[in-house]
Formats: sequence, C-alpha cells, structure tokens
Amino acid sequence: MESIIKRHRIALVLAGGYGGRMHMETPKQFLLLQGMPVIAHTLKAFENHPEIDVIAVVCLSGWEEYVERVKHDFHITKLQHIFSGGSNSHISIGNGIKGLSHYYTRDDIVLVHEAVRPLLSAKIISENIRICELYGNAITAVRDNEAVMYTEDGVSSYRCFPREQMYKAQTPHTFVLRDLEIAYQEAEQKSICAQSLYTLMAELKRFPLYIAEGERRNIKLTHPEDIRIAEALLSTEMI
Ligand SMILES: C[C@](O)(CO)[C@H](O)COP(=O)(O)O
Repeated sequence: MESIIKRHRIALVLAGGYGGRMHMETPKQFLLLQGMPVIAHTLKAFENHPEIDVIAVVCLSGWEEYVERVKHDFHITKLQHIFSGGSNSHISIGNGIKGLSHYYTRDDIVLVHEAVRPLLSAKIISENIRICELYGNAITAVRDNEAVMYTEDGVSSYRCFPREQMYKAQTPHTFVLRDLEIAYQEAEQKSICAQSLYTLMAELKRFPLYIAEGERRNIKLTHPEDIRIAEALLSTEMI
C-alpha cells in the first residue's frame, strides 16, 4: 500500500525588526493593539487556522522571553520554535529557513508572514495554502487602486504603469522549504540581500510567482497612524 506522508504547513512569523519608522521605544510587533500585543493577534490567526500545523517565530534579540509569555498567555499551542533575528529581514528570513531545515522535510510548506500584519484573515491563509499546493508558491497581493508613478530622482516622473496590471505585495509569502533553501543558497553565492522574500524570488527568476488574493485590511503597521487604523478596523469587526 502506498504510504501517504503528510506535508507540514508551517507559519514562519517575522518579528526580528526594530520598526524605526514607528518612532516608539517598544518594537512595533510588541506594541498593544486593543490591549493585546500585535504579535499575539498575528499568532492567533495561525493558531486558529485548522490547516496550520506548526508556528515558528524569528525574534528580535532580547524579546524571546516576551514571546514565550505571549505563547503562554494567549494559548499559542502550535508555537514550537523561536529563532534568532538578524540585522535585516533578509538575514532574519534566512535564519528562519535554516532553523526549519533542521526539523522539517523539503516538501513542507512555509508561510512567511510579518508579525506586524496582525489583521491576517483565515481566508488569506487558506488561499496561500491552496495556491501554493496548486502552483508551488503563493504571494499575497492586492490590486492597486491608485496610479503608480515611477521616478528615479524623487522629483519628476516620466513613466507610469497601467493600474490594471499593478498589485501590491503583502504577506504571507508561501513556498516549499526546498525552494527557500535553494533561493537562499543562490542569494549567498550572488551576495544578494533582498528587501523581502518576494523581491528575492522575483530577482532570482527561478519560476513564476503566483498571486494569492490579499485584503486591503491586511495592513502592515509601519507608521504611528497605522496603529489607529488597525484599532478602527478591529473595532468594526466586533460590531
Ligand atoms: C514584505 C512587504 O511587506 C511586502 O509589501 C514589504 O516589502 C516589506 O517592506 P519593509 O521595508 O521591510 O517594511
């Protein structure tokens, strides 16, 4: 009889940054949002999703105990690994991939998500898994609703892109572990330090990248006003 090996679906949550643009002492992934740490909202989204088996966090140095406390206080039972963050997101993702490679097989699926996108929905997680299982990868993205101006000097623009063809990348970015390992090996050989996993994969051009429908509310907390926007979005959910 043919043996059926179950593929793990792993959420790799990135919480390794300082969030300088937020101008707060506390890194933005640990700020409170409706009385609950931002990262707790994010971890809950994965914890509550039936298709996610394991959660791993890439954590800013010195905040590991805080994450352990969040795990305990908010009953994040799927959180099984905390890996060290690096000095930028490229290195942090690399640390996460190396860490996961010790425990999981190369066919397992990894959803790489920024802790500072706490309004992640179950629908986006399901869509990432569906698209990745169908095509081999998934990048969460939303259609753009504004014109995009291309500029080289930040002063003038001579080029625009058709709006219908523009999408904004969000996270999760979902890949099989094998492709993540290969991409990071190649990045190391070519000394590439990418801004995000999406930009790395786009630059390497190893395969097409497939869109998983995102949501406008899946915002990334970057600037102080984003906290108020997220609070407002969360309170509309409760009505
Ligand atoms: C990954 C990302 O959120 C996709 O839009 C974005 O590239 C991250 O950018 P940041 O400069 O690291 O916040």
